[in-house]
Formats: sequence, structure tokens, C-alpha cells
Amino acid sequence: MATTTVVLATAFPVVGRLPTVRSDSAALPPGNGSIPQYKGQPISRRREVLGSLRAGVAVDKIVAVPSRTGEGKLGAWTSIRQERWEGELEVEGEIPLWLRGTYLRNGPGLWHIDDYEFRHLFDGYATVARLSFDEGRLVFGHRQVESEAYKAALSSRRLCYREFSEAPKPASFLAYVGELASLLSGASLTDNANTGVVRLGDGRVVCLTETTKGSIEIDPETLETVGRFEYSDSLGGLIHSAHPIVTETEMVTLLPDLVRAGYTVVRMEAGTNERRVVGRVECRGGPAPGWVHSFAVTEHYVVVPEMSLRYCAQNLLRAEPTPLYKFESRPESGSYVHVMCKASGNVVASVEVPNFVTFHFINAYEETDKEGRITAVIADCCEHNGDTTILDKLRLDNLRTSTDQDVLPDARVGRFRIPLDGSPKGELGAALDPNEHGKGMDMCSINPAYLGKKYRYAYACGAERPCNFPNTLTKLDLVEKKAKNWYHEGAVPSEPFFVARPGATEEDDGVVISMISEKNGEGYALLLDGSSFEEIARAKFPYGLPYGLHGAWVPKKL
Ligand SMILES: CC(=O)/C=C/C=C(C)/C=C/C1=C(C)CCCC1(C)C
Ligand SMILES: CC(/C=C/C=O)=C\C=C\C=O
Ligand SMILES: [Fe+2]
Repeated sequence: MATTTVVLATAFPVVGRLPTVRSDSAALPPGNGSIPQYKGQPISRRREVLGSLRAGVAVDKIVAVPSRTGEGKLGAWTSIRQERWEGELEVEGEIPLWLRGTYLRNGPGLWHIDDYEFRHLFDGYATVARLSFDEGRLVFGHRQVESEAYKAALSSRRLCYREFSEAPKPASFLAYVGELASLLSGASLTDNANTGVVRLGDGRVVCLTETTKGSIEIDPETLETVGRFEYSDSLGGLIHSAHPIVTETEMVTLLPDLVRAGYTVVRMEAGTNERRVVGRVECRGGPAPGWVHSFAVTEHYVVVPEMSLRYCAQNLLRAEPTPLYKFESRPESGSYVHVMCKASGNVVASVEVPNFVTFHFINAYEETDKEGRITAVIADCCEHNGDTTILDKLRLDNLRTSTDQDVLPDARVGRFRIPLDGSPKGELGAALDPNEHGKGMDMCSINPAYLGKKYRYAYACGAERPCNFPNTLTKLDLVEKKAKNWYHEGAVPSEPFFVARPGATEEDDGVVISMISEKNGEGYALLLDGSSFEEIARAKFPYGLPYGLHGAWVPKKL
């Protein structure tokens, strides 16, 4: 079998081999097929290797690689297994000399086990990419996160744990009863830490997902899996928000309580593994808590969203995915936002708000009157106009096949105003005209120095239509209510990540990093100037990377 070797002119050694590639995703037909059988039964969902990759690709051997001429296509949605790749990239343009440190990006990049294809973007096994910047040079690394779920799939060649939409199918009723027990104990839940990555105040780097056990420490330099991040407290809780708020001193997160619908707000001091309870929010709607992927904080408060898209016990138990996966839409139960005082743990406001759907909060801050009294909390999020269909639009067959159709549902910067005067209702509107960003809106970042404070700029992915996925990088000016957009035909950019210039006094003084998957199957790291939003540098990857979700910045130790 022919393979292509990528040779890079580099002062750094290139470590590792090119990835194992499953298929040319762009050419994959839609369709579901059946779930693999549990406990050694045959895997029944099979597909041919399609497109321009060489036939006979096997998962466990490096037998096919993309060529640099584009004959091996690696779109954003191509499943890739990469045990380790590391090497210096050639840079076009200029990387600012002050940019010293490592950008890490995590995401689900391996969407198959042998011939069995995962269905949903969120199912794939975690894949971390790194860009290390120093003295204007750039080193790239790429590696799988070695979760138990990933290792078990690799060795037994089948799905072994419950992923976001996939679950091993019990072979018999008895096995089903066993499954129920292991779901309740958490034993069957995945630890596939594929959503994001955070650098704790003490320097440890942890990959995360929504299951608590899916907290996995990695080495930011080698990307090696260090081991499971164990919480030393006895708070338990099988799930948590995938997006804790992390500062130099602490990490704050939410633990949804599926039994007594509510959320526990917890804080973990840097340097410890012990979460302590800040307070508890009782849900106002029922019967289960609303799904919480992320939340927001201000200087004094934690903003706890309660969406009417709620966790659903029946759907949690199902092996086959439903259109809303583990959730159900209950608009009649109402939507709420709760505000908890960080110092006392008291809930100081709990308001009903219009129906909303969000994955990602952008930021929040306190509104004050002329006397400096706090009158309200303002919280911004990437809001999908209350429409839950975005969740199903992130199915891989949709992402792979409807690239030229305008099927991305509209979204906006949803701005909540939560009064602190005891009023029963909060407001929700668009922070700027959604046409400014093509009515696509997700995957946001801000200057971290403005966390919880009044802020002006956010960076996110917007849309240039027609599209089936956010395909622009957009800089949002929330004061002027304008957006500047970066777009390249056919490209899929990942979350724009803002890194401030040390010593900067302007909010947008810094760079924005994104990884781009190109239409021709290649890809590159892109650096935009935070202020002008113009390109300042790019560096081509040795092969196109699968799409990734969220990132973190690890400053170079000086
Ligand atoms: C990748 C991403 O953004 C979200 C991943 C979410 C996951 C893996 C959720 C998993 C879950 C289960 C396996 C069962 C319990 C519910 C839930 C937390 C949704
Ligand atoms: C990629 C995404 C939504 C895109 C919609 O426009 C959501 C990702 C969620 C998990 O991190
Ligand atoms: Fe997320």
C-alpha cells in the first residue's frame, strides 16, 4: 500500500507518524445503520472507504496518509487517529515576539472504531492539538487523549462506554438490567474528555467533558495523558458543566442534580483537588434540571441558567439516540436564570426568562446605578433563538453532506438582563443585529482580563451563507454593535481564541488564534490581530486536522 511521507524542513525533530485516516468524510453517504452489538457481538454498521484515500485503510496501522497535493482529503469532519505528531511549522507572515506559550485545542477528532462510524460530532474520541509559540517560531503537536473509553474501544474494537449519543447495545434483557445499574453508578458513562481543556491556576492542564469522570490531566508539552484528574472530595455527582470558570486562584463549576432537580455550585482552589460547595440552586421547572453546558460569572455572582431543554431519564437509558439525545424539550416548564452570590451562596435573584437555547455563555457583568449600587446582571451567550434543532444539526452526516445548503439554524448574541430588585422576570434580546455575523453564532472567547466585567469585544464563529456550520471568524464590538468578519470559501475555522499581549491596556490588544480546515482537505494555524482583525501569520499543518472545539493558553514558564 502506498503512503506519502511528509518531510518538513525543520530545526526541531519531527516526532511520530502521520495519522490513521478512516475515510474521505465529504464523500460519506448519510444514514444511520445499527449500533454495534454489546459484548463481543459483531459490529454491524460497515462502510466502504470512499473517495480519494487508498482502499483498505485499517484503524490500527498507519496505512494511509494525506498527501500535500490534496489528493488525500482531510476535511474538518474526517475521522483521524493520531498517536503522536510533533514538528516545527513553516510560518508565513510574522508571529509577534511577545507571543510565548502554548495554545491547546481539544475536540472529538476520532469518530470511528474499525468500520463502525459515530453519528454525532460530540461522540468522537478526544484529540488534542497544540501550537507552541516562541521567538516567532511555531511547533505543532497532535495526539489522542488516552481515556479509558478510547483505550477500551481500541483494544476490544467496539464501543464500551456511553458516549454523547452512542451507547453499547445490550445483547439481552439481563444485560439491559446490568446496563441500568452501571448507568446509575456511573460505571458505564464515558470518560472521553473531548470538549475542552483548561489550565488550572497551579499549572496542571485538564481535558474535560460533561461527565465528571471525564476529567483527564495531560502534559501540555508532550500531550501525553498523565491520568484521571480525581476530585478528592465526597461531593460525587456524575456530571458537571463542560466549561468551568477557571482563574489563577480557583475553578468554579456547576453540578446538575438529576434526582432533586437543581444545581450545586462548587469551587476548587488552585493547587487542590477538592471541590467545596458554594451553594445550591433549586430548579423552578421540572421534572429535571435544564441542560447546562456552560454558565457565567460576574465579579460577585454566579449566573446559573435553567433551560427548558432538560435532561431526560428515559432518554439517558436508551441505547438508540433520540432527536434531542439525552435531553427533552419542555417549553411549558419555563426557562429561568438564577443568580447566586459567590461569597454567601445565597440565591439573590431567580427570574423567568423567554425560552432560550445555548451551549456557550460569552461573559457576564454587573450593571450599576449612579450611586454604584448593583441593579442587574447582564449575561451574554451564543443563543440559538430558542430552537433545539442545532443539536441534531451537529450530526456528522449532516456536517459531511449538506456543505452547500443553508441549513445552519439562525443564532444571535443573546443578552439577558436579570434585575436584582426582586422582579419576577428577566429580559432576553439580541446584543447586536444578527445580520452583522450572518446569523450564525457560537464558539466564543473574550479577553480573560475582562471575565465577569463590563466588556466590549468578543470573538466567535459566525456564518457566511449558505452554510451548514459556522464558517467565519467574527470580532464582535458590543458597544458599537458591529462585527468584523474573516471568511475563506469552504473553510471551517475553529473557535477564535484571544491571547492578550502582556502589558496591554486596550481590551483588544492581542492576537486571535484559530485552526482552519480547508475545503481541499488541508489546514493551517491562523493568527489574526485582535484589534484590526487582519491576518498576521499562518502556518500550514502537515495534514488537515479534524474539527476541534475549545482551547486554552499555557504561558511559557519564564
Ligand atoms: C463534546 C461535547 O461538547 C459534549 C459532550 C457531552 C457528553 C459526552 C455527554 C454525556 C452524557 C452522558 C454520556 C450521559 C449523561 C448525560 C450526558 C452528560 C449528556
Ligand atoms: C460547534 C457548536 C455549535 C455550533 C453551532 O452553530 C457547539 C459545540 C458545543 C460544544 O462545545
Ligand atoms: Fe462547549
